[in-house]
Amino acid sequence: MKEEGSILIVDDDLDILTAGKLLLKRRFSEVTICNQPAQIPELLAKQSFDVILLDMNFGPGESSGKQGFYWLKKILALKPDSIIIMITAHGGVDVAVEAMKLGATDFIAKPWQNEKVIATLSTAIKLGKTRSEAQTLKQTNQLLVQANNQAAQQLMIGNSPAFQQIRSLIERSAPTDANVLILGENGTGKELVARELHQKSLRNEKVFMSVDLGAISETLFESELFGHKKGAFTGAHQDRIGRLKAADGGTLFLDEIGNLPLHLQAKLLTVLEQRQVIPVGENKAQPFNVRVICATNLSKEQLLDDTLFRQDLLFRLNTVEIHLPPLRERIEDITPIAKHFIKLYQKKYHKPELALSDAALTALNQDSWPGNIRALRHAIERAVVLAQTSELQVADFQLSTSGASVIANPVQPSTDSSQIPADELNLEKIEKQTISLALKKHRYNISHTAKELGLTRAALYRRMEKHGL
Ligand SMILES: Nc1ncnc2c1ncn2[C@@H]1O[C@H](COP(=O)(O)OP(=O)(O)OP(=O)(O)O)[C@@H](O)[C@H]1O
Repeated sequence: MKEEGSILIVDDDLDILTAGKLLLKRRFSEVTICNQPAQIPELLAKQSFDVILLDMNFGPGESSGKQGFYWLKKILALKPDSIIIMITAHGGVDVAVEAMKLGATDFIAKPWQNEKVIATLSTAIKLGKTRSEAQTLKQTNQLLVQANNQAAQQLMIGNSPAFQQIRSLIERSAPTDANVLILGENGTGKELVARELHQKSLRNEKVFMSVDLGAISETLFESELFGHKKGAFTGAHQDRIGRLKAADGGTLFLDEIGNLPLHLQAKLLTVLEQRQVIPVGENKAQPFNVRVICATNLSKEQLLDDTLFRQDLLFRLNTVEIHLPPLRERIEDITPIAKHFIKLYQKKYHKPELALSDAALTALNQDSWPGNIRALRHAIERAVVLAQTSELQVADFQLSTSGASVIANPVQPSTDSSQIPADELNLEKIEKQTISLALKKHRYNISHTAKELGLTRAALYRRMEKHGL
């Protein structure tokens, strides 16, 4: 069967062209011949060739290779990705080497051996296909990164003095490559701020790679972050690129950095200092270039406790620190955020124009929002979905009126099953109650709550969304 591939042979010797065409036609799907190099530009404009076989010398007595060099450069200027194989006279190896320095892929010496020509062309066609696949993958990757960055882009709402300061910090630090540490309770918008920093940075065409350190098991930490080689451990069925390397050129967002055990903090510090990773099972280091943004819900006091967090790592990460205050400390932001989400969900659920009653607005402003903006968002979504009139009322929101006391005195849930009322055996309700109690117990710390409930953070978020918590 013929191999798929279009070949152009350029030579002034008609015998060579005829012999070449006869030989190659039997093995490759398309062969074009040309004895006038001046026709090359026209041919290239009409058709694309997988491989071009180009003679070094045109005209009787020519042996300097000058014309070959001229046409080699010309073809590469017209089609930079061309795969060109030079045809050289016997003993013209020096000239051929020179041609390869200028961009030729390989050379064939005359008189040629048929099998060798076919093997060389076959390899060259494969090389061309791999190159164009790599090019397509690169372009697809770029488009995906852009699409992903755009899809994840959300409006950052807020006008309180505290939030204005945050915006100003973002504006000033985003275009620099400085490492940023974002501190704040769960749901205060740490990831949103990290994405905003990326969007406003010089790396915004590249990937924003988020790694939830609260969700990566200790055993998988190195393989996830640094990558691994096939066979490095049971289950490593193929080479895998680590997230640090995958984020090359872009931004690496390390979420829940405070959950990383001390010995893994040491490993992370080493790779961030050296700016290179050694994949598991590999012995060669791979350099990477990322801007690091971290987030944690630990307080500054906790971070300064060296039994919890390595101080040398902290200093590497907190060139700029952004503190996101809890929503209860920037009450001015509640109304604009609530109105923003009402509009957003009204559209999403095809609801008619919805307003907030004065009483509902007051209640939203008075709630302590222990789950912060995420909880406000869920409360609004639920209210919009269930709305029966054009004005949302207090009852439409499931507000934790005891929110303030929850923060001061976290509820200690009992594991005693007798706490569940005997008439309350609806699994859905029990699940909601349990999650709600666990959230309160852990002061809305998602990682700790998820751990206690035996769920992943993502699974907990899904359930919180389902129950409007
Ligand atoms: N300023 C804001 N304007 C509008 N929406 C916001 C704002 N801040 C946060 N949100 C929304 O609140 C939700 C939680 O935000 P985000 O995930 O960034 O919080 P987080 O602090 O990273 O949470 P966690 O600590 O649980 O990971 C998201 O849906 C986000 O869009």
